[in-house]
Order: sequence, then structure tokens, then C-alpha cells
Amino acid sequence: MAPSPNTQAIEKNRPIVISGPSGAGKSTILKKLFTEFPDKFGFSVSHTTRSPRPGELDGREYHFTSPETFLQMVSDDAFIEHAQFGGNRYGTSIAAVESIASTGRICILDIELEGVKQVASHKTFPRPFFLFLAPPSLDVLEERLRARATDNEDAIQKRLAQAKVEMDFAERGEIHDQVVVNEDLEKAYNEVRRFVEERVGV
Ligand SMILES: Nc1ncnc2c1ncn2[C@@H]1O[C@H](COP(=O)(O)OP(=O)(O)OP(=O)(O)O)[C@@H](O)[C@H]1O
Repeated sequence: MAPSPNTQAIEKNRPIVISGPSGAGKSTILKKLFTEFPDKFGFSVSHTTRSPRPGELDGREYHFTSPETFLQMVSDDAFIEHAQFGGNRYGTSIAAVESIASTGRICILDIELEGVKQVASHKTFPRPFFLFLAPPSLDVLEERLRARATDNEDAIQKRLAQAKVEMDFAERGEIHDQVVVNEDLEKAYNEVRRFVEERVGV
């Protein structure tokens, strides 16, 4: 398949994939990065088969897509990663990443482990940079999830079990270029910023 001009944009502005257990601090650190560099980064708009909620706009929160179109896009390899949650499908399209890269911004992708594996083995998508954000330990992660107070007990236990799987995987270094441990927030933020600076400049 011939690369489209915008795949060249992705090659020039290679995306950064940040992954790590729920509660590791990805949103907290990305918020700091976007605040410090407001014009440098962007989030892509994902596709979903779920219905829009009140106030959500097609093309802003998500590209709202029929199941048929979604499956067609899957067979066309149009997604860099896709998954099913709660009966709905979600995916990140190459085109959505291109639309960030072609404005000269670096697309930041916050995706979970299965998605990371799909991105890393995609046939045509240029390899992004992979950063893993880890909590100092599962005990600290548990404390933070409880302090965040957004999950019930069952959800916390599921997140902790999944966190162990993700941390074991990242330690093997099969995909991730670097692991940053988020113990002290400022220190972790500076490490993430250095990782980004070294790869894409800021
Ligand atoms: N270094 C830190 N020390 C103490 N608390 C922290 C630190 N970093 C983040 N937190 C807190 O931990 C909680 C989880 O962080 P956050 O919501 O950013 O995680 P996340 O990785 O984005 O999770 P999710 O994947 O579920 O969205 C938040 O309440 C946040 O304020």
C-alpha cells in the first residue's frame, strides 16, 4: 500500500503512546504536559459504536459510527487499535492520528495494554514511541485508587489484577521504550518530559 502524504506527517511527528495501569497517574501527568506546552500536543478523536450522550458532538468527543462501518474499517486496517467494552466498540483510526500530525502537533495516545500490542504490530502504522507509567507498587496503587474514590470495591480489585498483568508485561521490555515510576509526581513528570523532549523535541 502506497503511503499517503499524511502517513508522512505521522512519520515526521511520531506519536507518543502512554500506557500504564489505571490509577498510575497518566491523566495527571498528561495534564501537566499539555499545560506546559499548550500548542505542542493533541489527542486524537476515537471512533465508537455507542450512541452519543447529551452534549456530545460527532467528531469532537468521538466519531460516532455504525457497527457495519466500524467492522468495515477493521477489515480495511483503518484502526491502529480497537477493542470492545460493555457491548460497544472503540477504536483509534490512522486518519484521526494523521489529522493531529498534519497540523504539526504530536499525537498523544493513552491506551491500554491490548491496544499497545495492536499498535506495535500494525502493518502500516509507523512505530510510535512507547512510554509506560508505573505506580511505585501495587499497594501504593491501591491507596491511590481508593483516594481517587471513583471506583467501587469490585472495580478496584479488577484494576489491581489488571495492573499486575500490565506491570509484568512492561518489565519484560518487549514493546516499551521506557518505564517511568510515578512515586514523586514532580520527578515522574520531569522524566516523562525528558522522554518526550529527547524523542520529539518540545
Ligand atoms: N505521584 C503521585 N503521588 C500521589 N498521588 C498521585 C500521584 N500521581 C497521581 N496521583 C493521584 O492518583 C490518582 C490516579 O491518577 P490518574 O487519575 O491521573 O491515573 P490514570 O493513570 O490516568 O488512571 P485511568 O487510567 O483510570 O484514567 C489521582 O487521584 C491522582 O491525583
